[in-house]
Amino acid sequence: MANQNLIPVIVSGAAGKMGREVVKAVAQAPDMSLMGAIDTSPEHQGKDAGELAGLSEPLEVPITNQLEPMLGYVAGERQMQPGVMVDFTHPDAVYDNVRSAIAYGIRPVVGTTGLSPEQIEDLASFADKASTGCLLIPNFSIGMVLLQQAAVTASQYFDHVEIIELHHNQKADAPSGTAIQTAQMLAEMGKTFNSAIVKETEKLPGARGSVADEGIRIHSIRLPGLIAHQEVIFGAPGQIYTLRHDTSDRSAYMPGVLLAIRKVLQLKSLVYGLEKIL
Ligand SMILES: NC(=O)C1=CN([C@@H]2O[C@H](COP(=O)(O)OP(=O)(O)OC[C@H]3O[C@@H](n4cnc5c(N)ncnc54)[C@H](OP(=O)(O)O)[C@@H]3O)[C@@H](O)[C@H]2O)C=CC1
Ligand SMILES: O=C(O)C1=N[C@H](C(=O)O)C[C@H](O)C1
Repeated sequence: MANQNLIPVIVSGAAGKMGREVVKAVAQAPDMSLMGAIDTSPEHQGKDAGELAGLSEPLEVPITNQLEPMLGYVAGERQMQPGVMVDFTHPDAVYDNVRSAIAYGIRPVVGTTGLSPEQIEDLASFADKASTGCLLIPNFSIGMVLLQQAAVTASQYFDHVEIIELHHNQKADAPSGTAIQTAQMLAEMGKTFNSAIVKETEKLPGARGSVADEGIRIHSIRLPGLIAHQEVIFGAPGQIYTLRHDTSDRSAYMPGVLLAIRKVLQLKSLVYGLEKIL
């Protein structure tokens, strides 16, 4: 029987690396109920989401690729709190998934990166019109929020900065959503970084990385053996200041994901970044 104190949660991308962690975290959260586990991968259809996530007992929630019927089912569940969809899928899929969720009044909590600025703007206006909360969080780890805060502070004193992000080689998008967000935060300080003092020639295209807002350079490394890592390196005559964050296990993201599921219910529009809900 439905429990009106529980938050009904749909996990989209439930068979993926992040989706499995989220299934486990939601199943163990006392105030949440896993209602649906969506994934398009053919080999996982019909499998129990809990068993796939490594839980000892089945959750009796099968993996299915039927997002819209699931959104409709949860939207119609009047005995519970409003529903939340957590999305960890693919840059090509996330925009449509979020539009669909908002159309059903289901609040999206989005970890998937790779949305374009235009897509984010469009989703913000769609959420606004529907008065529906939506959270876009490029990085759910508290350590990254602290790194970004330290980087913003340092950027007041340093005029030269480059970002290196390092990820596993199954990652679809580059640069990472976190690196883009970090560069945006530094760019908002209102100055131009990295004024060139010589004319540079790239003998191999891309050797100097990509140039984000206000001259900030981002370099992307992809290797098996990595999970998710980022360095922000500031330079000035005679000194280097390096900030680094390393993720060694995807469980690092789960406190942030659970917080976002709870917080999104209090919102009426789209909010971007974990730091805004801490
Ligand atoms: N915000 C954050 O803190 C973090 C964000 N991420 C981001 O999350 C996303 C997922 O990462 P990760 O778990 O490593 O990726 P995975 O490839 O391991 O998992 C994604 C899963 O989603 C499935 N999928 C693809 N399209 C759809 C769709 N339309 N509907 C439902 N399921 C779909 C995939 O199936 P198939 O394999 O068959 O395509 C796969 O099973 C990435 O964008 C990544 O950058 C990752 C870590 C932390
Ligand atoms: O793909 C990943 O793994 C990650 N993606 C996010 C990003 O693009 O910033 C967050 C974290 O870096 C892990």
